[in-house]
Amino acid sequence: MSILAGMKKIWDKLREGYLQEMCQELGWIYRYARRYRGQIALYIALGLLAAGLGLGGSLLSRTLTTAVVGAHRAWGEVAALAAGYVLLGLVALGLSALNSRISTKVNLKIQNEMQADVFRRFLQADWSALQAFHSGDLLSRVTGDVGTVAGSVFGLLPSLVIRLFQFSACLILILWYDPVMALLALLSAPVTLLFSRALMGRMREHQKRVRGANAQLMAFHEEALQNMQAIKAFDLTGRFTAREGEEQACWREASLDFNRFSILTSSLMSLMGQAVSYTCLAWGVYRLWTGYIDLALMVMFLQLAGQLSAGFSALVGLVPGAISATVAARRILAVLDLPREPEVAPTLARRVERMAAAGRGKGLTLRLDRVSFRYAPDRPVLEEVSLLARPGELVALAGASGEGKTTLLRVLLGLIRPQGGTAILQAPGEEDLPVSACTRPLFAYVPQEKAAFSGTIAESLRLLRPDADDQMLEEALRTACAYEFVSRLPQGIHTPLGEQGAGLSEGQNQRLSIARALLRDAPVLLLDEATSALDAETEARVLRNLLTGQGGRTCIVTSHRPTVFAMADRVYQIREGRVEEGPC
Ligand SMILES: Nc1ncnc2c1ncn2[C@@H]1O[C@H](COP(=O)(O)OP(=O)(O)OP(=O)(O)O)[C@@H](O)[C@H]1O
Repeated sequence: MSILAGMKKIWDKLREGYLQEMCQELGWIYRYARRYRGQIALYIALGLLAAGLGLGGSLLSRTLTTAVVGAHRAWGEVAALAAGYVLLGLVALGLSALNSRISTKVNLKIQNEMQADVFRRFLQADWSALQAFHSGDLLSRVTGDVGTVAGSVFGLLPSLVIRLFQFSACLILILWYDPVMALLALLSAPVTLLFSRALMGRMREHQKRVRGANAQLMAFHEEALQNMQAIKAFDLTGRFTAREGEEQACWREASLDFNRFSILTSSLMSLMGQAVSYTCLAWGVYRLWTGYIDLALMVMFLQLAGQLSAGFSALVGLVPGAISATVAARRILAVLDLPREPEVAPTLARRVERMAAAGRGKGLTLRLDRVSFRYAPDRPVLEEVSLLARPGELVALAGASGEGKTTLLRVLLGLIRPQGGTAILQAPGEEDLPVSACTRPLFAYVPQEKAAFSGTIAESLRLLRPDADDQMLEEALRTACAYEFVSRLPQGIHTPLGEQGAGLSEGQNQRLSIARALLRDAPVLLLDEATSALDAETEARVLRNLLTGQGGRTCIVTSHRPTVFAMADRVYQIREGRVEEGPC
């Protein structure tokens, strides 16, 4: 076997498993850095220059020592050399400051770009796939992990180039003056390589654990802040304080385990660096003692040995950074690899537009034929469900809690894909259009849970129709029976709302959500228990307005209230996955 083939085999072996993963992750990180190759090249060039100045300083130290201890001492020359020595140090300092500025600027840009890509992918990801993640965990990925990865762009490859140059240039200089000393300095390399593979694997596991525990802590905090009212109402302050302590202990333990491991490995590596440095020093002293080198060369060796050891430590120090960045990159990639919702093909977009035009002011026919859906293979939720909603009709979905009403609306919105059956939209003169994520523009939806965004009432309403004028907002508010209370607010539609609609009652928030949905002017309106917080009289008024107000539409509502069923053209009762038409 040739040497090349042997080396390739060793390389392939090294790249197996997590090293292969790390290569992929590093490749992904550097795809972001490519755009900034100019700045990165400048950073490397300045870094190399600073390292070169450091070496120049070592050479100068020899000349300076000779000038001081030599036979013909010239103070003028000594002062000039000393000034040159100080100047080199100052220039190196300036270069390092410049590099810090360049790397911070580029890091921030890369962080923004990465964050925007990850956030965009959250928005484009398949809804069911995204459900597997806690929102706190997603938050930790888009903030903490992205920050770590972006910060590593300069900390890895460019630093590796600079440190390798510093280390090898130092070694070459020593080799030039004393090959034995260079050989001694290299003694640690095979031991380091041998150790590094095993250590890196364990370090990666530690990093995964720390990041996982951190994400869990963030998820806990996020959930607690979202539910502050319930925590206080149920007097759970003590319980939540204790749970926070448990989560923190988990994170602290993972961090301390990692820290112990890091200290152990870095001490081992530093010990190796020190051993190299002392061996070189001992060798130098021996050479000085035996008269092979003079004091000036010894001073230079001391400087070079110091730089060599610093270079070695810096090279070794890149490993934890690389592991931390690649583990964070893996966590981000897990989100980026989530299945995406299908893109809307231009022909389909045109069909949806035509369907929207056909249904405007009238509504569309919605026909479900033997639709089946299950979240988990062994738990059917909808079984061969068939239903019909015609333009201008109010269709009610009834059923006990947990029977599948919201699930049915998710099918209509294309958030989940049924495993069987068909759901189609129809309009006279238009080809039947199967319901999917692409047909969402044909629906306006008011969810069961609060979906309020902070900003003023007007801003919140205009989310679905940015070009709506105040008159249109007023009309939508009147239809949703919200105008009365909004007009009584001191700032009217310009009243700012707090987080999750704070400042308004549950029923007021529901009416604002309905008004917002109306502004979308979609032919089909889906209300998921959207009037549950209203009194029966206001609920009836809202529903009547929806049916008789300007812009006819198809309305599908889920409810538990007989008053709603009494107003509906048709009621479908969901029971044990099956749907029956008729009175409840
Ligand atoms: N994201 C999900 N993943 C897995 N199972 C789910 C999910 N959402 C709902 N389910 C399950 O599907 C079933 C139907 O839930 P769904 O929310 O559709 O009921 P519902 O009739 O709207 O209930 P309610 O009247 O209480 O709002 C329930 O058994 C529920 O546990």
